Amino acid sequence: MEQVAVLGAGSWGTALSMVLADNGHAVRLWGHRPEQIKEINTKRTNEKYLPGIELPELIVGYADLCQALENVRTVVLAVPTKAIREVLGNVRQCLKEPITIVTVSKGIEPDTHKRISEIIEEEMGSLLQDVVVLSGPSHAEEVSLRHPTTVTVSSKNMKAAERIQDLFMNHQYFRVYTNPDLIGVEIGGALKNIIALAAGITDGLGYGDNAKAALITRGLAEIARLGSTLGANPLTFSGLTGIGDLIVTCTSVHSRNWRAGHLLGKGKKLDEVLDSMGMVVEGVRTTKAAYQLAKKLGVKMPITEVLYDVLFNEKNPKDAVDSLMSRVKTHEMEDLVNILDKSEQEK
Ligand SMILES: NC(=O)C1=CN([C@@H]2O[C@H](COP(=O)(O)OP(=O)(O)OC[C@H]3O[C@@H](n4cnc5c(N)ncnc54)[C@H](OP(=O)(O)O)[C@@H]3O)[C@@H](O)[C@H]2O)C=CC1
Ligand SMILES: O=C(CO)COP(=O)(O)O
Repeated sequence: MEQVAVLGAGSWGTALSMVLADNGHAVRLWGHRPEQIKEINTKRTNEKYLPGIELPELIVGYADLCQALENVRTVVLAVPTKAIREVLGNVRQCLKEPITIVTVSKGIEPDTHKRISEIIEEEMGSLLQDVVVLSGPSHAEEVSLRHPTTVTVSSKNMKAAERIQDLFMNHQYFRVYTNPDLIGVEIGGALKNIIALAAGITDGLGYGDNAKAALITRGLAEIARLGSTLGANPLTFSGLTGIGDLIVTCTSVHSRNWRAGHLLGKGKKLDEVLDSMGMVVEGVRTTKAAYQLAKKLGVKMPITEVLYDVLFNEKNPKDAVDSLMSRVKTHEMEDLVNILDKSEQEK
């Protein structure tokens, strides 16, 4: 059994700590709010993030980052993407030996367009042993109830990914797969939040299941288009970290991205929506990053583009849907057709 540090005492960090504790590992759950850490250690609850859930004894809360990291070789990083560089800057100050970081956050950084594993490599330098990504359709609320859940781990070093697969695998309720396509796994997990915001918007506007099915399938097409341009294996998007995570995030009331979109569809302004959530809505930041990246690479991402206008240019959500519907007609498999046309011409 291993001593593992989990950084970030929000919904996902706490739920994953429970999985590790159920597997017999001693978990040091670090959070930056001392009163919350006190609650974890004295009441065995984290009421703001997982109301009504009792935390196993093997989870111990830490308010001191260096203490939490002492003699630990595996660190789960579970803070919102915008906090990652700051937290890693502090982690570096505590370490003497390199560590393996398991990243569970979903996003791409605006302006640099870096994936989370790339940010971690950049920030940690020689203090990084390996970085492993854990992603998939997994709401913290359901994991904390020990409901059956499947996720995927990926890494440049698949031996490290397999070690993390073993660490988290729980044969009762948490099944962990491996996939060597690091880019595809990270891009699918990040970009599905954009589509979940859009699905919330169409639900908020009062549209039905047809609109949602359209968003999920056409959303998957544009995620795969950007992902494969970045070097991902297109097949990854038909797996847990692609269509799997799209389904769970676009159709569940647990999703903060769906909920934020729903409020936008009902006519609320972005600022008031984000203020009312009390938890991270990663899709907003990722929409900006994906929009910039698609423009830079010349990749067509119509849903991302109209969502960008809703979020950052005050486009009316109903007009956004109308503009998607009124685009020029095209072939459903246009990317495939273009590839086939090109190879015909080359013969
Ligand atoms: N929730 C879920 O079901 C899943 C979430 N994820 C991903 O996991 C990541 C974390 O999400 P989640 O746990 O849900 O988010 P939450 O909003 O539930 O929690 C975020 C936690 O991070 C803390 N935090 C924020 N900024 C800092 C900082 N600068 N330093 C230290 N701690 C900080 C927050 O503290 P405070 O309380 O002070 O705000 C809070 O404890 C996201 O990228 C998300 O996409 C992935 C899969 C499932
Ligand atoms: O990533 C998630 C489920 O797989 C959680 O989604 P939200 O951040 O939208 O709640």
